[in-house]
Amino acid sequence: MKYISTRGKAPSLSFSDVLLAGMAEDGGLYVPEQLPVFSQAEIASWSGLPYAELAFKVIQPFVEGCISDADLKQMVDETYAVFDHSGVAPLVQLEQNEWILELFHGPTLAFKDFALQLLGRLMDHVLAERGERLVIMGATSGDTGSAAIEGCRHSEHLDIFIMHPYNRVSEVQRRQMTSILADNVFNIALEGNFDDCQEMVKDSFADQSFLKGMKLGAVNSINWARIMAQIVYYFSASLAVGGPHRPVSFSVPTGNFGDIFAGYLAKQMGLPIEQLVVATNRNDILHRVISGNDMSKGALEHTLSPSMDIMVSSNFERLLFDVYGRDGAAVADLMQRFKTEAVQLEPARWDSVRALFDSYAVDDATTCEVIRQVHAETGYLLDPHTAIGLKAARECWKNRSVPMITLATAHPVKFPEPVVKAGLEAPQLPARLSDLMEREERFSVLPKSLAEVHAYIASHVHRD
Ligand SMILES: Cc1ncc(COP(=O)(O)O)c(C=O)c1O
Ligand SMILES: N[C@@H](CCOP(=O)(O)O)C(=O)O
Repeated sequence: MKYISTRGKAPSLSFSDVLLAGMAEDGGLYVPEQLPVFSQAEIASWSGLPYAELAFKVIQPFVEGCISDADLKQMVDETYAVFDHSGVAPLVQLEQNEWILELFHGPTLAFKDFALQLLGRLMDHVLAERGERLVIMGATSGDTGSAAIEGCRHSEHLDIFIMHPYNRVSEVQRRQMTSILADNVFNIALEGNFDDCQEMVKDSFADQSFLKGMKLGAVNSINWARIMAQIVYYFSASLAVGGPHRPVSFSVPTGNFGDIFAGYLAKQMGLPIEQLVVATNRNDILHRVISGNDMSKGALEHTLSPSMDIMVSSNFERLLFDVYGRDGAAVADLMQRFKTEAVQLEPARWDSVRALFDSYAVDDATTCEVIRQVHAETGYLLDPHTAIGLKAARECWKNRSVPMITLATAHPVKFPEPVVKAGLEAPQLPARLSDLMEREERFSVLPKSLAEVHAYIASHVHRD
């Protein structure tokens, strides 16, 4: 399979090259030239497969020609064997036709593990084959960072530099990252917000001279492999509630638009999905663009769902590429203008977007109220991001005979503040993290300066 850039000017690449390249050299994001489409009969035949086997079926067409079936099988088996739940991505029923898809049973307790524990293995495999090293730069609002560090910390082929916004992630999230003291792991607390971190990563791809000949790679969802691995759980959830014979709907707490974009792709690949609901916190640009064609940034606010404190949602560009008929020049123009001004989509393109997605924005007080109410009614404890997803699901759900599945993107233990604000007791850390609060931490606080971040990386990176 070949991959092309959303801005139309970079060369098309193989899966392995896209995996290591991270971003396209024209500033765009890679997408498959053509998506694999599965028949209903084929999807139905996967019913009852263990998660790792299903992952193999869904991922194999994307990596064909680059990763052998035997290697892929081994990597997916190893990836999902470290999850704490035998079902890997279990469903919990709250009400009739209302489900929670628990995506937090991986090593770092957030949905990011589904892709990042595989991504680390895939990168290591390709780098070992090629005898190359890679320098990873990542931006995190708290969850990508720890999952990426966990996925890469044992690699002999890469150094990983993760930037988080200083004092804007939860203490559990920060400690999950900064207490990993491996030689190839570097944590930077940036004096800025998540968008600043993400912009620095993207700008670094445009000019890699600070690395003096070494190559830069990505662990954020700008890397296609992230999205690819996240498609799988849409299939597993659908099959678990009677799909593909029965359509299902999904509500997805959204920030960088990666997770919901994976759901959109699952639909394009043949999975019957009735509704895709985009759920945001007060940083609601995605809700504003879907509901009112208002793609304007506004100030980024710190909320009780910090992982979604994102205004520049990287993967929306991948969607725009499709709704603009895969016209790279039009997308490049739109994204260029969006850097400095509020933009509107052409009316017909906006119609396509709102035909594909419903959306809803939730504030902090409502988030806490949903956590409190659901716990009182069912005994189930939601994390704040999931609470936003559930609230949006309930507001946007059009046909109650179609199951609505809300993605539970993180374990509530990562975010005690909203749980306590909801009048509940903060949950206990699970056994594998029970000593987290006593562990030694290591991180560097840096100003919001690309030159200083580059100088830090250049002076810490391991060269051959
Ligand atoms: C817990 C949690 N929920 C939801 C999201 C949003 O996911 P996405 O960025 O893929 O939209 C993130 C991170 O972005 C997250 O960490
Ligand atoms: N919420 C994320 C932000 C980065 O998103 P990504 O999916 O592009 O890696 C985080 O927790 O870091």
